[in-house]
Amino acid sequence: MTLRLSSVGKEFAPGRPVLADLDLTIGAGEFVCVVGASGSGKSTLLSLIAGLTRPTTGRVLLDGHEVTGPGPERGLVFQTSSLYPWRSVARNVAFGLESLGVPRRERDERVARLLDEVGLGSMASVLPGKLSGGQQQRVAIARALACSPRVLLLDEPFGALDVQTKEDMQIFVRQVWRDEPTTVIMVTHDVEEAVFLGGRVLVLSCDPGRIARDMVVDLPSERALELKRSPGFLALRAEVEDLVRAEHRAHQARV
Ligand SMILES: Nc1ncnc2c1ncn2[C@@H]1O[C@H](COP(=O)(O)OP(=O)(O)OP(=O)(O)O)[C@@H](O)[C@H]1O
Repeated sequence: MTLRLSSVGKEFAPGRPVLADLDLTIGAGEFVCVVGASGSGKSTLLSLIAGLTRPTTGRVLLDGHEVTGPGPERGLVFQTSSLYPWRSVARNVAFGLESLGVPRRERDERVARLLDEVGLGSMASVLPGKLSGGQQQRVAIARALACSPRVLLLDEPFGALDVQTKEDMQIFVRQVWRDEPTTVIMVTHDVEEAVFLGGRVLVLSCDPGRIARDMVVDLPSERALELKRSPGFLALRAEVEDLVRAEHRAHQARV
């Protein structure tokens, strides 16, 4: 899977570009985090890749095919749980497979395997309202993984969680990425999270959003929480924070 954005720009109102001149290639199996100040267009970028909105200029290509709408090869998880409250945990995870007409037995097996993978095998028949925020996000990730997406798109998936749960989820999502054959693209405003999870971090500038920096995270691929205290991690985190701050200040100075 190769995702390519070629000269992509996005305007919601004429003459007011939110994103401009985005040229970007993401290869199979990458874990890419996108950071930037509030309003820099991070979620818009993810929506373009998801096919929820179309670029004003340029093209988004997945393996050479233009993205013109959502598709099962791209799984999406938002910040707040978008689970169907009336469906059990298992039936939430099964939703995409049902839509694709996957036979019952195969569907049930896949759902059971995914629920085990996210540590919620015993919660299959429970309604989402009975779960904690972290558990709900695990179900949302399992649901997004159900159709074996080639790209998993995460939009601030842990933004609403407390610090402890968030760290558990960070470890969890790295495991998912290691175990599933999927590329991950994750938007976050949390620089520490981006450096901890990503193999690559994109920093967006503001107004319009462009790629200000495309950085390789040169840290061991085994990411344990202690890494967050290592000098290499702290230096990289500071560098990204400085960049985000500089882009934000430059934007403030222009308005
Ligand atoms: N559907 C829309 N219609 C009009 N304007 C929009 C729409 N979606 C986003 N925008 C505008 O585009 C800009 C970028 O928004 P976006 O949500 O992509 O930024 P972001 O970097 O994800 O912000 P945050 O970190 O605050 O979530 C904002 O000015 C926002 O108001």
